[in-house]
Amino acid sequence: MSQFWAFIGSIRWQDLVDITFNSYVLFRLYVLFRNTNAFRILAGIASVWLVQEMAASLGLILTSWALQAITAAAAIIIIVVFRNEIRSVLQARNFKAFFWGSPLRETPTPIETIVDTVFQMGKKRIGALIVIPGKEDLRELVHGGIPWNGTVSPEMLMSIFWPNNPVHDGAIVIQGNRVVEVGVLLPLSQRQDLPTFYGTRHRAAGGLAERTDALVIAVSEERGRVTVAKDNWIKPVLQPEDLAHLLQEHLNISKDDGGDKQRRERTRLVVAALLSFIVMTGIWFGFTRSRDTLIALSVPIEYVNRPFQYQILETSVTEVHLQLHGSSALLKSLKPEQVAVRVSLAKAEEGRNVFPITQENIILPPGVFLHSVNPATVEVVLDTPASKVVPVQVDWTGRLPEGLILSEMAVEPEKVEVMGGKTLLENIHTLYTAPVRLDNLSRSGTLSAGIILSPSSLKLAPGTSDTVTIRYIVSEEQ
Ligand SMILES: Nc1ncnc2c1ncn2[C@@H]1O[C@H](COP(=O)(O)OP(=O)(O)OP(=O)(O)O)[C@@H](O)[C@H]1O
Repeated sequence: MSQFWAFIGSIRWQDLVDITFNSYVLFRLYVLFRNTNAFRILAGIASVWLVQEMAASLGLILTSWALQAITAAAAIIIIVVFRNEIRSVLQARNFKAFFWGSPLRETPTPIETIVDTVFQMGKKRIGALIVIPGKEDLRELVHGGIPWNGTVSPEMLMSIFWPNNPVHDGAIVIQGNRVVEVGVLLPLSQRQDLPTFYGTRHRAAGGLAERTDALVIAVSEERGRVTVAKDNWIKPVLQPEDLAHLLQEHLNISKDDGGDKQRRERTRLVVAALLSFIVMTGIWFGFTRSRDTLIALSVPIEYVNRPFQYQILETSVTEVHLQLHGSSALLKSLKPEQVAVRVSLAKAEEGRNVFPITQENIILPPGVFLHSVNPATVEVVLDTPASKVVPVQVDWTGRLPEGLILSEMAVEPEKVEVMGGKTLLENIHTLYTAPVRLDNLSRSGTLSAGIILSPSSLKLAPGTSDTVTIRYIVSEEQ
């Protein structure tokens, strides 16, 4: 029991925010994508992934390997195959509907109004073409539409298709209870078997229905007949009830739905919200509470807040070795750039400074903890930048061949300007060249040798060559 309370006590407020936020995101994705094919396939992929994890934990090498490959390929396939569906879900909503909109509040298409008006238009010989989209995006197939944002009403529909109205040509698109576009051009059907009395209006209805899951109603101006096109069929509809039935089927509504549907819908959403919470809590546990693991990592030390008048002359180490612990799932996904060791030089003084490296200097992602750090301190030598002109001396080694002496020697340039920390430069009086062997010299001549800068924090002034020319005269011993 005490273990349970200890566990409850170890949950931080950040963890609760984490789980709640991600559960909400998952729930919103469900709300946006449910009823689409993409969602069904996604649910399928999630199940395959779950089985794959189980297979892996049971040690079924071949099964888990094959399922892993299927999951990876399926993720790409879903994006490519359902790109239109995904795009229409994402584009058809404004910011609020995306994050907040309740599907219970989505206004249904007023079937009765549409049916009555369409048959009235038929009687009055007003030609019309009405598109009621399904789940697919129509954008790539329809063109030239004018955005419209009117609530569907008999008057609105009648006036759009009124022969003298500038937008009466073309089709309208009804989404929910709104006319969203007018004057839309639809692709024409290329079928040869359509009755000859079908003109372009009916061919346009059939053309869009063939290519998408939309339902299209055409009202003939000449005959006053109402025709419906859906999938690969196009047929006249004589009775308003038949049209109402076709629309209900298309919009997935059953006649006696009403309040019952709302209730079912609400239950479905509550279950989805609960499931999202359970799934996210499960994933959170998997991530944060799986086997505690220890890893070692070498991380370079970053020095921050250096007082501008100082430069770093020397540091005892450039990186520290960290041992970190946390859940194996978290450590597996840990990237080196998520870990940093920072030492602040804000309070450092000129000369040698020793800084302890503690928890406060080490930046770790949430859920990863410090076990140990080595070394536990770092020494930093700071100095003020300065420059000094010093002579260069040749570092002769070995001996001249028997009977020869070095009678004259000159170094060019004789002096160079060297830059470095002020205190360091106080102890530098001469710079030496790299060793030059005497054994090889038998006659007078010139040679060049590099200047040795030690310690390495010393630098030559800009424009100064890092080699000198040595002129020497070798003569015989008298
Ligand atoms: N590709 C199209 N997309 C949308 N609307 C179209 C398209 N082609 C024609 N129309 C509409 O159909 C009207 C012309 O209908 P047309 O008489 O050619 O066809 P119909 O099938 O014989 O119809 P009706 O029986 O009403 O005469 C155009 O004025 C226009 O409003």
